Amino acid sequence: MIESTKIMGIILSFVKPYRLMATICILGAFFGTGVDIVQANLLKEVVDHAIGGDKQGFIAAVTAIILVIAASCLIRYGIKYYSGHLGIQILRDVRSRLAGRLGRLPAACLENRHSGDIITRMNNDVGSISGFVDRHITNMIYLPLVITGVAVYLLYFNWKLLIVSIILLPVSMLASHKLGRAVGKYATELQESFARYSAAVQDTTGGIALLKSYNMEPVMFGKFKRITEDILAIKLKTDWRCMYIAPISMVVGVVPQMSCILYGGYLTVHGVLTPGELLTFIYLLGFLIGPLSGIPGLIIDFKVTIASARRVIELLEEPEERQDGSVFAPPENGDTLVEFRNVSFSYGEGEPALRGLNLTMRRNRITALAGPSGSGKSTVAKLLCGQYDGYDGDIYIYGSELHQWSLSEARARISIVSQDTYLFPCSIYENIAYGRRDASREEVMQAASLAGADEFIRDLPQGYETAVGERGAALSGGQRQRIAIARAILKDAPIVILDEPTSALDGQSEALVQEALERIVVNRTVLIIAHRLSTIRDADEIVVMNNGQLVEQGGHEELIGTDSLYRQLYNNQYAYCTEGGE
Ligand SMILES: Nc1ncnc2c1ncn2[C@@H]1O[C@H](COP(=O)(O)OP(=O)(O)OP(=O)(O)O)[C@@H](O)[C@H]1O
Repeated sequence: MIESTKIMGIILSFVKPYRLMATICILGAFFGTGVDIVQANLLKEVVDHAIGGDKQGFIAAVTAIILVIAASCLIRYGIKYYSGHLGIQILRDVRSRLAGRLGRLPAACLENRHSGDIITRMNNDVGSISGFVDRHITNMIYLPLVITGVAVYLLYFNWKLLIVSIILLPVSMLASHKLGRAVGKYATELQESFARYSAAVQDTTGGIALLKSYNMEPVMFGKFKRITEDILAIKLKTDWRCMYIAPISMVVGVVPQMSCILYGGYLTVHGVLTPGELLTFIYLLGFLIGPLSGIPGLIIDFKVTIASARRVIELLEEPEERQDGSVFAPPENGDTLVEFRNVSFSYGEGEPALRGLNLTMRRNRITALAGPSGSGKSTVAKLLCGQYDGYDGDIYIYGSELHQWSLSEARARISIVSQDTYLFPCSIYENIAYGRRDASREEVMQAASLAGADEFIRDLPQGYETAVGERGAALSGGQRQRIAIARAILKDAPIVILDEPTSALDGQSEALVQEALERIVVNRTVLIIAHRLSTIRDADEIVVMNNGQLVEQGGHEELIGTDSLYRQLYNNQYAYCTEGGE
């Protein structure tokens, strides 16, 4: 777990770029404290001149006090103005650092977290820090200075009266600290429950059709109920502790005033203090007690914020994807563009997904990967795209090992069209244009045309400006795939990975998408991940994988003519199709 001091250090590192603003706030707080003390002393003058019947002295003291109050207002306004700005700038920086970091996290890191958790961290947790900064950034600078300044002055003024006045403070502070610790723990649990809640909302909205078809609504409702019950229980535990804040604040606020009046009155009667001095003392004690009585609440708020900041910082501290590396040109001689040499890889503690895999992709040829489910086909594509780093062996692109490549440059040379196409919730035009940011409108339309998508797009009421909805929900599966193919055509990368984009489509859509795919593979080096073997009969080379290893290799006719795993898989699928599977 990240230490609270480290968290504070990180929060302060966000303040560093705004040193000037922070210095103005601190200086303002410093002068503000001085002005408050001067004001209290003038009050003493006013009272003592009034009691002594010194009219001129009285008027001078009142005039001075009005000027000092004006100066105090001005200083407070300045502190609030600059600290408010400081808070907003810090928030903006935390948010943009998080957003930037999200884009640079390895896919593996995001795959292992529910998106609901990330959304909660970016919304609720950043919001919680923002609330704290809004409410307390001025106080964090101003209050410690006021408390110290006034306490030192009162000690000098009459140390006995000060000690009698604040004798109970340490007890209530200790109680607040203990309460704050418990509340901080519950704050983490609460944010985690909110993350589970967001995840459940996402699962429900994303999988609503599936939930309905399996009559799973009651199960989902039960899950929501459990999470909301958890939230309620944690809230109750937190509130139960927060209830003690009011009496503690009262002890901190009222008892010192009473003690001061009683003991101060005694000292005044015995001539140790003048009435003006007692009034000044009581007035200044207010500056000490006011902030102190807010401290129990501040401690609780601080603990809650630290819990949120810890979750935000956890995300900020996730190791980024590497940004180094070079770009390499395709080899002039030889026709091997991609090569896996003795590559082994495990996702985690479990069994390896690849075991010493050797694979060669030749220039402008189609290589197909076949094999039983779970044999490691998609893992090959993920490693080639640099989604995972910790593999053994070597992956060469254009003759240079992937670790030497700049990841973004390597990815720029690879287009991928997969079964579960992701479309962004924007227009069709924008979705295709993601393929190449500098593409002209004509190029976007030409890509759509080559992908066999232009016709259906023009038939839509808003044509290319049609919004596709979340994950392309407003389009059919075949339409989504053709937009994804248009995007890949526009990217015009020399290496193309097709993670069998037709496997989830019906016959008619499949024919249209297949036609589009035939255009994308021309003059490109292609890797097809085959789930249905009928689609790879024409591949130049078929690599059969089993249990993460290459077990067979050759053309379709060659493999089908021997007693191979390929023939077994092919026959199984063929039997399934002819016996009524399709
Ligand atoms: N993100 C992941 N985390 C942990 N294990 C994974 C992950 N992705 C895949 N695996 C495991 O790695 C192995 C290979 O999976 P992979 O997806 O590469 O197989 P595949 O041949 O493409 O399967 P299919 O044909 O069913 O898509 C499987 O045992 C799978 O459970």
